[in-house]
Amino acid sequence: MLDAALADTVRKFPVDIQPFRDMIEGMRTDLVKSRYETFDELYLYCYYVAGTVGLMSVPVMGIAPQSKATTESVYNAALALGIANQLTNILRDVGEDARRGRIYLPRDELAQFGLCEDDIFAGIVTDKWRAFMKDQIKRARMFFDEAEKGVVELDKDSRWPVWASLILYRQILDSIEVNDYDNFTKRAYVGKFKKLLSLPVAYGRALVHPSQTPVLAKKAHS
Ligand SMILES: CC(C)=CCC/C(C)=C/CC/C(C)=C/CC/C(C)=C/COP(=O)(O)OP(=O)(O)O
Repeated sequence: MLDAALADTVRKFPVDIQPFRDMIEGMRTDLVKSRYETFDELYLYCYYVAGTVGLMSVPVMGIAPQSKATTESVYNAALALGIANQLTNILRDVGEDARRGRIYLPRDELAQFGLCEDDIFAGIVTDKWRAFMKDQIKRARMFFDEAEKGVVELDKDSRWPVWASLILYRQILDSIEVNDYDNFTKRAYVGKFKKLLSLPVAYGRALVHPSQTPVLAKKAHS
């Protein structure tokens, strides 16, 4: 059934095979790897399992005909949204992942804040942990900011759902802050009311089309 849907999509849209290969590679890696030394390593994992989804989505969602942005810049934004979502997921699930013996956080950055993997398994919110989390949240927000630049360039019908998902997912980061960075025992989530409120906000943003915004990046040939 899933294969039929995928085959149909591939027939209708010019999707590249590479992100699919990369995603499988990421899943394979995840079976054997449960620690990350640096952010570069973690970024690669995020690319494999989520950035790839962003890249796969662009040909299906379509770029607005009036967009003057380069194709590359739109793909970069889509990649950034995948990374932002996955980083958010990781920050939300620190406790849950630790209970499965996994730490999706850069070991060198933990060390910079005087933390090690035992602190993750102990799961106690300290000032060191808060400072570390503030830094991680700041970086995840930067990826959301990067992604925002591309949403406006998408086809009219795709903008609303993408804005909605971006706004909703980014609010999970706010919720981690509201929980005073306790992502060991509390699951950060966005309440029903906030979710509903995000829809008209997203709709409003989706009305803005490419020609109304500064050009993301000039086309090489224009
Ligand atoms: C911004 C532009 C130009 C286009 C949009 C491109 C898109 C749709 C990007 C989003 C890509 C996306 C939805 C990535 C998935 C990220 C994610 C949170 C994956 C994790 O999912 P699960 O693994 O099911 O979550 P759990 O770990 O909670 O089970």
